[in-house]
Amino acid sequence: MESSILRIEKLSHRYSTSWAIRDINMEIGPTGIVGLLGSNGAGKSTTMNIVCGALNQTEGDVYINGVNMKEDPQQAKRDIGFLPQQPPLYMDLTVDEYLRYCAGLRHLPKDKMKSAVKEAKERCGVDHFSKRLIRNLSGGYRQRVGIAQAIVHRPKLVVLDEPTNGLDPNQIIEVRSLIKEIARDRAVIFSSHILSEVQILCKEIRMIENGKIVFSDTMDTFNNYVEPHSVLVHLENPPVEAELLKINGVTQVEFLTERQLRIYFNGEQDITERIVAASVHNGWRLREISLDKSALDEIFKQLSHPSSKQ
Ligand SMILES: Nc1ncnc2c1ncn2[C@@H]1O[C@H](COP(=O)(O)OP(=O)(O)OP(=O)(O)O)[C@@H](O)[C@H]1O
Repeated sequence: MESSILRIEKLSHRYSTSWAIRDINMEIGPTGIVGLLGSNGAGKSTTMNIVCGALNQTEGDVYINGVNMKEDPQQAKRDIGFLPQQPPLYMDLTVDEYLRYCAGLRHLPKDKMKSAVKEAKERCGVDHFSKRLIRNLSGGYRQRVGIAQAIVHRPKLVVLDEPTNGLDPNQIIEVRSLIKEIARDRAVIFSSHILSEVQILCKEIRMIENGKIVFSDTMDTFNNYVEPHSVLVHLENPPVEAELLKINGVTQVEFLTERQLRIYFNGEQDITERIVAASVHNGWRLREISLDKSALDEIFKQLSHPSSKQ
């Protein structure tokens, strides 16, 4: 990949006796959000801690903007912003004090500090809380401050470890749109164990399971790969199962309630149209029909099963 901001080569890490990650290769481009998806304990945090220079790997190499993290960590870290799973916030500092402190840690020159802190606050929507103690901010705003410290030195790569964890649904939506905004002019790695979250946000996906990459491609390819094979249907006047099985392509019918059904099909594209047509023709009174997204989680499970490792 030309002008990649991050290149990981044969990265492995062992904690005392067991390997947490094994032979990870990864390359990501200069802008947009890459989702790092994996269940708890898959190895996401280990990978991200090494990428950000917070943990020394057992084997392999990490290059940030072409600079090897092991050989020149100071230079490599200039281009990285990191929000770990536990945001490194100081509760007794105000937002301004904290961000100035973080900018100092990043060796920002004094004359640039004020404008850098202001820009980070504005981009993260915390400008109006400049003088407030972090302790007195809501979880969503604390997370915004966490993201602000990750971008204060204008890094080319920002790594966010489960940044929406523990937030309420409104806060999640707000933090998501903030992440989208900051990814317009830099690369963002976004880790999560929730497939739908990665699907909403990311243009690319790297799936890690048991310490190995099991899927690595664009989100579109992933979605095509895991195309749903069932639809959820609400019929006010449902027929017996045998009638539904007569529809071309339908392989199985599952009654979830009296009127709600899951209909499995064999990959035919126009199954929805055929169900709608059959419903109109037979008077089944169709109320709702949608592709069954929960089936994606099923395929996610299959992909992450050890036997499907690449
Ligand atoms: N400090 C440590 N010492 C020993 N084992 C560890 C340590 N940190 C993580 N591990 C183990 O390494 C493996 C990978 O953990 P890691 O935290 O990287 O996964 P994760 O995908 O980030 O999971 P989570 O979402 O739960 O943080 C797990 O089996 C974990 O138990």
